[in-house]
Amino acid sequence: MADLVRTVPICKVYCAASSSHHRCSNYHPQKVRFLDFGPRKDFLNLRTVNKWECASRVLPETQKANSPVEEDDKSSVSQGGNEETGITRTREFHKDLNALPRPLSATELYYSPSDRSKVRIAYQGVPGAYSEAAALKAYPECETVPCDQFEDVFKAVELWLVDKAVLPMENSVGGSVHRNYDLLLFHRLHIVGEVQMVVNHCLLGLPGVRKEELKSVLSHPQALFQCEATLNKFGVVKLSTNDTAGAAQIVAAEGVRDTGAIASARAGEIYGLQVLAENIQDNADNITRFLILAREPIIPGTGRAYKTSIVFSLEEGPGVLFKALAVFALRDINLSKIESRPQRNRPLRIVDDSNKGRAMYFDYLFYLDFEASMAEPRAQYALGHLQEMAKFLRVLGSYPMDTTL
Ligand SMILES: O=C(O)C(=O)C[C@]1(C(=O)O)C=C[C@@H](O)C=C1
Repeated sequence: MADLVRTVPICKVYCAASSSHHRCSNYHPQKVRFLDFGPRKDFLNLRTVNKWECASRVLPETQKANSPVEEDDKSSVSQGGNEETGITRTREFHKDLNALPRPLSATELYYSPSDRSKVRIAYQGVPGAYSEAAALKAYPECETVPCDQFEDVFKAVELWLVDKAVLPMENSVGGSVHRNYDLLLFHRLHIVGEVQMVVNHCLLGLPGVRKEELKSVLSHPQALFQCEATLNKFGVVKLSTNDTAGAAQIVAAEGVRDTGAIASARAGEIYGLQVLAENIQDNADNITRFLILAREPIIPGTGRAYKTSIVFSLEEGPGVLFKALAVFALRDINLSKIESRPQRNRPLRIVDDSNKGRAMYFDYLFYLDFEASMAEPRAQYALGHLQEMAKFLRVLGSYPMDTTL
């Protein structure tokens, strides 16, 4: 059974008519075209995945039936170019990929871990993704565990397969990653840290390719958005993928000479791509903020700068948000972020007033970050005060601020 070979499902690449949307999940279906590059056979061999998931692991029957792929079948390697180096490099790359960890998907999260000597941190994407770099910034000695989807990252922690998760929450150009705000509420994990990181994007291509030859560029929607002006100058078609490193992986695996990827220099190294241009983001200061999540909260202190993140909802009425925010202003507590998200379980509030007609409002959840530790009395009083007017209030975590930028 250990020899079982598994196929990653057909790789779908989204062709976005507009790159102003931030995440795949935010894409309007009509604006998205699916391109099919054929089956990916990159992270294939179960023997080569992380130590802990291997030994007794057996794929469910349904998965086996759906994935009858032989290890040596290289027919999926598209020979899109001519006899140039790209193709050879792509084949070498296939060999190397077997040595990389394969992303976990939801159905595979139920296998139990064994040997655990290091802090294990789950992230969405494949090796070389910025989220992996963020995990390594926070925990340089950690073992990083790639996951298919954001939801899988949460589940990996909840199921004790990993110790922590790292998730991108917002970018200085692209704004908030709404999906992760929603998932913070649906799952019961605690924020235990934050990581701010300058994201320097590289344009990557097959070895020997010149950037003038590129007709299209693959990347994560956020990365495409962050490089929009530069890409418009190049006049390339923008195609979106699940993560930046995944884009590099596809370009290398498919061997398409006229398609580039936007990803980190490290992703270029991992997948054997050449850096055609560096720092191609439109704003030099392109910063992404990540959060670290764990099953248990940390006990906050006061010896350094702390942030606390909360989520709350309010009754309808004039000035309610103003009053809610005043509880912090009154205590001289600085707010660093506010985000509102619709309440999915009760999206509309209907006010029936025969004189004024029937008004309908969206009902919102407010996510707020403030600069104080829950160990400080002023933060405790502020939350006590907020609780008096909030319909719902939850502390998502009180954690040290990343002041390293
Ligand atoms: O695709 C990656 O490499 C990621 O880690 C995701 C992500 C994001 O979701 O914002 C992280 C940082 C960059 O802003 C671009 C993409």
